[in-house]
Amino acid sequence: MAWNLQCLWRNYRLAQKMNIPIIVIPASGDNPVWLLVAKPVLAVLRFIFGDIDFVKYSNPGWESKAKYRMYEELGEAVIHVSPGHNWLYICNPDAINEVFRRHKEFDRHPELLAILAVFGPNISTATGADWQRQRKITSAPFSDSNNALLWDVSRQQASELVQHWLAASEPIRTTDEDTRTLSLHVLSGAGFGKQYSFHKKGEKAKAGHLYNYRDSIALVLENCVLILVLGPKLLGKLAKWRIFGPLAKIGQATIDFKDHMTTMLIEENQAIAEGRPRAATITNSLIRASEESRSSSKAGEGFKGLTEDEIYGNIFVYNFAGHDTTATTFSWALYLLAAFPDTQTWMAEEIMAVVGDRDLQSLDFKEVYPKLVRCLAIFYETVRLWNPVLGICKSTFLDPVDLTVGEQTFSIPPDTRIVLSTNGSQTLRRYWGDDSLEWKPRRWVLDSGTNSEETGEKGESLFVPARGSFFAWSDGVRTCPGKKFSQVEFVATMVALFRDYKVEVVPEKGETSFDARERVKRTVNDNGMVLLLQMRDPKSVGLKWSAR
Ligand code: HEM
Repeated sequence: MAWNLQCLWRNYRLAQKMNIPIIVIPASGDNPVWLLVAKPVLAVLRFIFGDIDFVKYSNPGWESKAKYRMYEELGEAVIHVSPGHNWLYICNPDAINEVFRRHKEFDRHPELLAILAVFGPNISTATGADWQRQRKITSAPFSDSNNALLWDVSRQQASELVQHWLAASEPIRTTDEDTRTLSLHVLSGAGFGKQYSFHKKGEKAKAGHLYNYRDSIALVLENCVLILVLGPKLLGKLAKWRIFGPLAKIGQATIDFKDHMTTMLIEENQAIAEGRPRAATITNSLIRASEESRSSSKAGEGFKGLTEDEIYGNIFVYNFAGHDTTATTFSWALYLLAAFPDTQTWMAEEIMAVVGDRDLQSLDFKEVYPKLVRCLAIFYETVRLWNPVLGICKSTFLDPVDLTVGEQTFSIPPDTRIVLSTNGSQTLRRYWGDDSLEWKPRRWVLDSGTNSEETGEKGESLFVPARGSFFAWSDGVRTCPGKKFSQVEFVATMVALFRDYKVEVVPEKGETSFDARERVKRTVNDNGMVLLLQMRDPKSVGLKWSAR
């Protein structure tokens, strides 16, 4: 206790020197013990003191509720002082650009995501030259040439999903789970060369395994927090003991997942040795690119490929980073579209104009994708207001670093965590207007006022916001390598769902349709932090799909 107070005082003194608004909080946001006990402790503190800053800004996930408010009230740079670290929150687009630009001075601190190294070091846990090497190799598969396959897999998965929903006799309360299945299958199919139908009829588990690739990665991702905390080694040991019930199953899934990765590695290495061409999946590309960089690097040049552990680590982290982010954003978007039927119709009009009655299977990705501006606007507007990643974390390291925010320049002490606030910047009223907190996808669409003479399609394009006022996929060198992947997946899904079908909210007993839609708006705004931001109670909303 005395030690904590001493650290708090030391951090407070450091923050004071920066001469910017200070908020004292009881624990650092990256303290795992705090994450476990925050809820009950804050309930007691709130009961005693009310919703004072000390309580309000300690609540994990507070950013998504506060949006621009803390910054408009106090200023566009605010420091949160805790006994662990000091956290400098920035919500000034120019300063944010500066931080992205000076990426050597402001990098992600390896401590922040070290926990993600469960299956091996990877792009998320690396910094400096190590990160550069991994980034170069792992982002290669995200080229445009793979997007046609991605488009097709997404369309196929979404078509199966909507048939599943149409067949339901009860209101659908599993939208969040179903979008997770969709996102998992798209990632497995387009990214890892493993195709599954929505109804999970995949290959049987191989001898000696309990789970096939799909089921093992699904269990690993669903139980990520546990695996990250306990580690796959300990869980793997529990797998032998049935008395550990679900823990034993999760342990077995981690063993099976690692085995599947090893099999992929062996198969790909064999194909390379025999000169056989293979599909450009993420895994295959990782292994090939790694092999090529390794063999082409000259003596004394340093290692250019990926180690075996880094291959495992990256297969896991690309699954991790690409799964929940996409799945949760998709479910927010679907609930919102159900609550805003006019926006749904607006998007469906575009899909009809671009796709018409054509068979969805025969669509040419390159021809249709760039024209589906409204579909993409729905995605942008959803991640503007609901981003599963709460902010972009950077850090200073051994030296103090100067930064200018607005009119003020200050020196940031060493080892200070810096959060570039997506929630704040993406709702700042001077950039986004007085309706910045409202979900209005139309704000993203610019109308040239002309319709194409040839096709009659509308001449619409996507609004490009001021740099630093929108960075839902981050920006600068560490920008999300899966940005286009998620966008293509989203647009293909919208086409397959909304060309022929529509979704509505099912009112509960005694509720009007209007009340039901208002309830959905409250549900999408009631979010909490697990590893990422997600809705607390999506199952309270029933949806119904029918023909358009
Ligand atoms: C709605 C969809 C998505 C959103 C909003 C999103 C957002 C982000 C953000 C904000 C970051 C930076 C995190 C940070 O610096 O702390 C990031 C990084 C990353 N994302 Fe995404 N992402 C999405 C989908 C995907 C997909 C589909 C993949 C892969 C298939 C992916 C792979 C990654 C990876 C590997 C990183 C780490 C990059 C690095 O450190 O260099 N993401 N993403």
